[in-house]
Amino acid sequence: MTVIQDMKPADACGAGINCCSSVASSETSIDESFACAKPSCTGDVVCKPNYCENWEVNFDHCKQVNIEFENVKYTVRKFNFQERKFVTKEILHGINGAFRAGELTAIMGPSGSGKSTLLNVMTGFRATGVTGTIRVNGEPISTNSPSFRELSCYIHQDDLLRPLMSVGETMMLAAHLKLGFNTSKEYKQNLIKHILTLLGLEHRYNVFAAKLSGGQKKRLAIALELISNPPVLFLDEPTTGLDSSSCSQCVSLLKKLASLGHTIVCTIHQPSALIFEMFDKLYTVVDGNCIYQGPVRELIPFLEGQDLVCPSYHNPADFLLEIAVGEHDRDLVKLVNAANKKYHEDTDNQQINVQCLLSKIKDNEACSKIASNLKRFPAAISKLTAFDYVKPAADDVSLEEMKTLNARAATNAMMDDSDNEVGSAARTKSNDRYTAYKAVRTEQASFIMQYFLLLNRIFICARRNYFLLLARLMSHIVIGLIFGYLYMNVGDKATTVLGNYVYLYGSILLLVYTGKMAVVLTFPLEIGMLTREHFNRWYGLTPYFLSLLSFEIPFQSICTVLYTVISVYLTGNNADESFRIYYFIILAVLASLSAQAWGFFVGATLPTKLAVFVGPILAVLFSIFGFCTRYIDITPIFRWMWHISYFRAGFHGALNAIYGLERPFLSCPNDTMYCHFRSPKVFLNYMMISDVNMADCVTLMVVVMAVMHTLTLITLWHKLNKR
Ligand SMILES: Nc1ncnc2c1ncn2[C@@H]1O[C@H](COP(=O)(O)OP(=O)(O)OP(=O)(O)O)[C@@H](O)[C@H]1O
Repeated sequence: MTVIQDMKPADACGAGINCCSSVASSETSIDESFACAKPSCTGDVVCKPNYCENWEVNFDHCKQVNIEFENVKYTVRKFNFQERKFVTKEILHGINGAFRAGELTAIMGPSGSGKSTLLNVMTGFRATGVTGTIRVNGEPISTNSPSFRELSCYIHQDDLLRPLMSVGETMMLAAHLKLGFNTSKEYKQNLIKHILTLLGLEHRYNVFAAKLSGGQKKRLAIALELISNPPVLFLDEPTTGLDSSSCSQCVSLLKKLASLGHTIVCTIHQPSALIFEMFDKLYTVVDGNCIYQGPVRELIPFLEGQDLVCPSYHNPADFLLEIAVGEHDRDLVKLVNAANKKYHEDTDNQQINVQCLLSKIKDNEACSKIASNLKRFPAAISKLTAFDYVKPAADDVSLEEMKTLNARAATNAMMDDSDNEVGSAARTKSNDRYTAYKAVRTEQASFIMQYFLLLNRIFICARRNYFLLLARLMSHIVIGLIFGYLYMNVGDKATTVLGNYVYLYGSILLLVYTGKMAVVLTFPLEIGMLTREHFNRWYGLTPYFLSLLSFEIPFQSICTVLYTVISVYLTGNNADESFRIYYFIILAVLASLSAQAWGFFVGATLPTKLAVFVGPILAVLFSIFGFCTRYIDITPIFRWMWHISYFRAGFHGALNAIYGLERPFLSCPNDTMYCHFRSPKVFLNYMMISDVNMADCVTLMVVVMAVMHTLTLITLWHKLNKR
């Protein structure tokens, strides 16, 4: 018999003698389990990569996490424009409850009752305005804390996936990010295969996410999070938008995961009777209060106890929702009180159980007597029956560990059959194995690897969605040709200086627009995905942002260079000294990149609808400084804008590059008596820009870029961490 020692590796699982189906998994014999604890493997980093061929067993290890919450309230504070003051609104009104390991819990309730809010609060997605106590395995914890974030993941309703990445690629990227590079690729491939098989997605390995069905997308979203094997999974409406067969597939998958020991909590809308019965527990929210929590099978007796009799052949879920919306003349306060009473009774019962275990009573009959009084709680009785098997290791078991003992783990202990010696050896080996596994799965990719992985993802997506990039490139080429032909050969003549002036202004304006608008529009779309992935600890914000810049900056620079080279050649600005062209290109690139930095900031700060017109307005605003506007003509209160205008710096720098820097006389037609701008200096004096300092222009644009990118990073950080 495998005694408690065999369960002990579960304290490697983190919650004392509780363990998932790990060692004593019903799918794997104990011998098979130990077969992967190779003698050479001591759990150190070196042995991790090829650590275990029988790695599925490792995957099935998970920390057993029971979450309890008490008197949880959530209040939002909003400015009311009608009342012209801040008003507070309490959405959750001091609810209690528990989500347990190995159980699939559904949060149900009518629309607007507070289901998503409860999920947001429990995941830590909302933390401001939350009061009450949340305990994990008996320990009070802040859901916002890194230790809680490590334990759980939150799968949102809208599965945001990269449409042009295949299932396999998406999974491998997540595996690289979450498991780091100390884990071998082979290990990751096996793990991915295992998870995809578990989720019924193995046959979609090479299919792009865009081509998956709604149900498959949801399953992929779950699969991605399973790579780090989080003990707790929160899912917001995983069945919404699915047909009945996909819906049932999705819930049975969640049930399967729960059976592996995960704590699974999801919100759900009006499930069919069949799906409703698949859940272990139910948590019903109405107007921010709980009107029922407990096993699904106890719902009908509970309601009957409240004089609410479910008609025969009626779906209990529908009946419950009818009660919730007030169709059955229910007394909400009475229901809330009854639900609270039931919750406390259940909790008291569990405490009696734990007390019984803690007392380490030699005489098992004493416990059995208590158990016999707890007829309503068969799970509790099974714990007590397992007492014998717990006893041998009781000295090693801490109070907290004992508290988290649950029926499932105890039953597992009973199922094993080995004597203490074998159990002890098993424990040692399994501990090694779990330690190694834990080390593998908790080690994330380093900062630099996160950066390269994310950059690679951008390249893959860009390559497959080349049309957008091609359009950006082509538009620069085509407009370069159009501008070039419009202002053909204006660059080297004194009589066409004003034409060239307009060409230079138009060029900077174009490059500022293209630089800014390309990111103003696309960046807000990225933020949703960034929020999800960052919240689930895939990567840090800085490597993400750097990878984005590493793609966007060179690409925009290439576009700018293409435009300038074509148009400069056609306008004849390349006639004399070539160094002027290089200066012009550098200034044009910097102006475009400064605008791009502004675009990132506007896109990160404002919602898309607002960003699309604020972006151009800002571009126009800054573009007028320096164009036919002399510094002395600017109203003093706006002069600061002249100083900070990157557009002005780019434009003046470009003019200076073309007409300044001691440019020789321009050519004049022979028959012209008077040639006003023969000397380029005359023109620069006329425009009052003869004192332009190239270094100042370059510095201003570089500073604008640095400041705006820093502000974007701060804004994003604030958005990601404002909860
Ligand atoms: N940030 C907020 N500010 C103001 N009210 C809010 C906020 N968040 C939620 N609410 C309100 O709280 C109530 C509960 O919202 P919640 O989204 O949790 O409901 P739900 O049960 O998930 O609804 P549904 O099933 O329709 O998604 C709603 O009345 C909603 O308007």
